[in-house]
Amino acid sequence: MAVDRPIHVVLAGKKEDTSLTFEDTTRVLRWFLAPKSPVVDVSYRNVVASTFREDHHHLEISYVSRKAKNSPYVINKLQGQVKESDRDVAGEWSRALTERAYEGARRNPRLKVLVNPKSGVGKAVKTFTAVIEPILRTAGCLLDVVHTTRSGHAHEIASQIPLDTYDAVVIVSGDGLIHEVFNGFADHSKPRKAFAIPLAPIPAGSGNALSLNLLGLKDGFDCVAATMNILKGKRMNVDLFSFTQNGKRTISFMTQSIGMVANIDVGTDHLRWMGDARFTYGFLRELVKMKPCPVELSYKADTLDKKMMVEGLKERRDYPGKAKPPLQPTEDKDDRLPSLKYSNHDADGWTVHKKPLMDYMAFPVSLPDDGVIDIVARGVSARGNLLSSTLDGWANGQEFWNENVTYIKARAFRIKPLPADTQTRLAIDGEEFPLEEFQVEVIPRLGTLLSPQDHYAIEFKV
Ligand SMILES: Nc1ncnc2c1ncn2[C@@H]1O[C@H](COP(=O)(O)OP(=O)(O)OP(=O)(O)O)[C@@H](O)[C@H]1O
Repeated sequence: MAVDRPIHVVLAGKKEDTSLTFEDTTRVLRWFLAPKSPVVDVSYRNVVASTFREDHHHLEISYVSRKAKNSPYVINKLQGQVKESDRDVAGEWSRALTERAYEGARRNPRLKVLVNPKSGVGKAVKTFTAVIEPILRTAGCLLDVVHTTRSGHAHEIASQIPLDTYDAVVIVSGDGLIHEVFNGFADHSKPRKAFAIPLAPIPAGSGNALSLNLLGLKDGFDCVAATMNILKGKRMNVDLFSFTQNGKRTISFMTQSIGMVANIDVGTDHLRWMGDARFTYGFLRELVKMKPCPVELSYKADTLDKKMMVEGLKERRDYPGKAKPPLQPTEDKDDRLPSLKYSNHDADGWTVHKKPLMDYMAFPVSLPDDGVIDIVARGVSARGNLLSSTLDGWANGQEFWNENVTYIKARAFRIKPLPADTQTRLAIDGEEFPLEEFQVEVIPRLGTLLSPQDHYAIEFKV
């Protein structure tokens, strides 16, 4: 086919022509700028758009790339005049490149974009306008942009979002706005249909845990990488959590934490001007205090066997396509959320965690859709142990096997504060809640995210 052959273009500012080739085996577009200069390979995945203007014979290819191995992504343009001999196939060639670039992804998606001007250090609007919006517009996205004006605004928008209108909701903020949107979906007149709209985070907050989990440590704070996930990411169903306190149900998507972890997070909210550095400061402050966490944890265990957990994780890594199907829409005409399985008084099959806790955290990082909550309960330990285990212990697997750390996969858990301390905090998805008795259970695969792969990117070594 004509489009499979190289196409010759005189790039802007050059005299010699450059040949552009599809390398389908490695899935890259390849060219070199001068006869002796090194070849440039751009993965199809990193191509944003390709257009050929028939009237001016002008080809323009937008793509993202890194300047150096560890630098963030930036957008680039390759443009020039197509040589006369190739002009009759250039339009077809450009369309063929676009098809390769968007294989399996939806073209021209309709996006509801929520930008929080107050998130993080207050740069969300500027980042959106200067970096994200130009890429989305170049890619042909249809944008409906709202700047949130107050706390609760995103919740309100999500609770009334028209169905079958948007292909995704993009959140230019931190985890707080994602929490609001999921809870808005829960208050929608057709909640399950609302939850089927995928969310895509752009990391513009100070707590960007979801973005880190989707894009990994290298790209988790990179707004361009997150924008490419909007364009190329696939739908991924994820477990969500019902957090019930005083009879009120809240949806949690990421973490529920008490003790040191929560104090670091919500206890440094007044320091948001520091950006990420506030978490390091918070950690060091907690290390000085070293206070145990006065709560009783009980859980409905699925497994506590660390070896079995590792087996499950490996199976998923080895068979990446094994994602479970989405939660089926209910037969209910009113499309309700599933009702709670466990009451507050249910004691059958529940285990009480006996050891005193330093802190406690639940997070679904290992598998997004296994229908269980991952709980990490850290016992009280010496300050030195805590320092080394927390700083790099999770990255190298040491913390997982640490005997002082109980790792539980549970269907539900319950926390009862013990009368003692008033300083311990409770954080749900990074938002502060009163430290009063609560219970959490899993709602399997209710949420939908856009993701570059069908699992979270951050993997602990085990
Ligand atoms: N215009 C606004 N003015 C004030 N608050 C707002 C506005 N828009 C949204 N919010 C609130 O800002 C809060 C913080 O947003 P978000 O968590 O996304 O950013 P963040 O910088 O990561 O904050 P945090 O670290 O506390 O999670 C949200 O709970 C949201 O309700």
